[in-house]
Amino acid sequence: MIEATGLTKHYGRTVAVDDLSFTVAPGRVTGFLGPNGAGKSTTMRMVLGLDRPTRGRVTVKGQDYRSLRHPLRVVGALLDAKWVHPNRSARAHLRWLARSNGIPAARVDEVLGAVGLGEVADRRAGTFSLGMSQRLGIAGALLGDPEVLMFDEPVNGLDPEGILWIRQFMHRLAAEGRTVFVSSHLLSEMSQTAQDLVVIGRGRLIAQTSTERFIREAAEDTVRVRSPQADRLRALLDGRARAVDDAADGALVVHGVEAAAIGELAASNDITLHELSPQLGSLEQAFMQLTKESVEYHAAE
Ligand SMILES: Nc1ncnc2c1ncn2[C@@H]1O[C@H](COP(=O)(O)OP(=O)(O)OP(=O)(O)O)[C@@H](O)[C@H]1O
Repeated sequence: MIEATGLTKHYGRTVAVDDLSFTVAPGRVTGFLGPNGAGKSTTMRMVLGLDRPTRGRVTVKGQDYRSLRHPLRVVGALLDAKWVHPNRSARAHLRWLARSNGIPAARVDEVLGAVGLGEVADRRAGTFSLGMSQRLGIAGALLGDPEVLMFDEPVNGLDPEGILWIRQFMHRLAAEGRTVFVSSHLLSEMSQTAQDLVVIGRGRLIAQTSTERFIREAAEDTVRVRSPQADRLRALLDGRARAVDDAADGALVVHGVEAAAIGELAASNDITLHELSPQLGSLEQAFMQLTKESVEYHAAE
């Protein structure tokens, strides 16, 4: 469990995090979303005691990070996959981390196996691809078998296979009862990875809810229609639909009329339909809708 209460961070006159309160529950993957500069990394650094809050506090399992005797055993984090010394092997790097936290060396091979790096354990970390570096970072986070895990943009720059691996790995960690808190810009990826969301903009909380509810409440459902008589259909829909947009492939995207009603309207006017498909709102739409103000504010600065 991670708990932030009134968490605030000022850098000079910049308010990076502003009176932020949220909780991250165990047994679930919680996504941490926000536009660029929203304060996600700053918040994560405060959870790890790398930055001091100007006001408020954040605790991990009820304790300040700085008061933990063996922090790696309570919370594991991947903030920057490239901070490993390039001349050290993966195994040497993890042994060094383990030693500094009183973790038995035998655990190193366990975590290397868990992330699929067993066979390259003795290769210099500097030769690793980004995907391998991310896996090594995750191995480091797992060393102390912590209950709480935090990942800052773990899938940035990864290929689809790497992204899928990370998604499945996070689900597994949550299924083991751990608290998994993960920030990302990749919204469609996040909608498949996270069960819960903490959404921030300009350092403030915008929403804390389940991913499913966030999309349902903030994004609008639409209907895609393709017809060889699209112009006639559009004329009939004008006045009934809230809006009718054009998709790039020539389909109409209808807002505010159910698919069944569009089908009946077409049938009673002898209009042929080649496609009639309800589109569920996406996390992208919901996110854009809810963070619009904070992005506009930034653009105007
Ligand atoms: N060490 C620092 N000194 C001064 N300002 C900082 C510092 N770290 C962050 N900021 C500012 O605080 C705000 C929040 O930054 P932060 O990196 O936490 O956002 P973010 O949501 O992680 O952004 P991104 O998604 O772009 O990584 C930004 O305006 C940033 O410029």
